[in-house]
Amino acid sequence: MRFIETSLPGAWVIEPEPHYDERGFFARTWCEREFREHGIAMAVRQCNLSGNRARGILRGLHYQASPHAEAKVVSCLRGAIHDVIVDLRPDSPSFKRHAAVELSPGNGRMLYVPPGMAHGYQTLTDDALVHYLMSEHYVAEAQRGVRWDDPAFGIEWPAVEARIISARDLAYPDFLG
Ligand SMILES: Cc1cn([C@H]2C[C@H](O)[C@@H](COP(=O)(O)OP(=O)(O)O[C@H]3O[C@H](C)C(=O)[C@H](O)[C@H]3O)O2)c(=O)[nH]c1=O
Repeated sequence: MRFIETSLPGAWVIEPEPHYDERGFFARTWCEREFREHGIAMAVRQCNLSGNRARGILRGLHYQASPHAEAKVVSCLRGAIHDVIVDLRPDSPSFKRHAAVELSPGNGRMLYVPPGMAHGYQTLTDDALVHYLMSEHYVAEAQRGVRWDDPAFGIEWPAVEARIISARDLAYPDFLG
């Protein structure tokens, strides 16, 4: 796998290196040792799938509060998403800055989101299927979020005729951190 650090220290784009033959391909998508060699100490405790029926669905931006802060490895198994992370680590040189990457089976990219960053995405196609490796167990009471259009972050999302956003995600207050 190839590791490319994003503009946010500690967040990485990871590109599998497929082995092709006449049948198709085989690619490694997770390796504790290779991640550790890039300074990413992560155990995988849960995996999730998120199915999105339409283009323009925007989920997030979410994170779990301490002591349940989690790392994620996000990939798109069908369709395509515009994936966004926001650095909410107060001591980080990239505090409140964001990074975006398109994930799709076409580019095979994965995004490593370290603890302390909020994560969200907007689907670019119908039927986008998103997979997550999670470093911590889901704790409903620790769920937190920031709003997709919060002026503190200035995130520019892909233009779309209509966005589908949950009431909860629309209701997050302005970030005052
Ligand atoms: C996240 C999660 C949710 N759930 C249950 C809770 C709800 O009954 C249902 C849907 O959850 P939610 O509306 O929080 O799903 P999303 O809005 O897609 O949230 C996710 O979207 C953003 C983009 C993320 O990065 C997180 O992985 C995650 O927060 O699944 C679970 O049982 N386990 C889980 O780990």
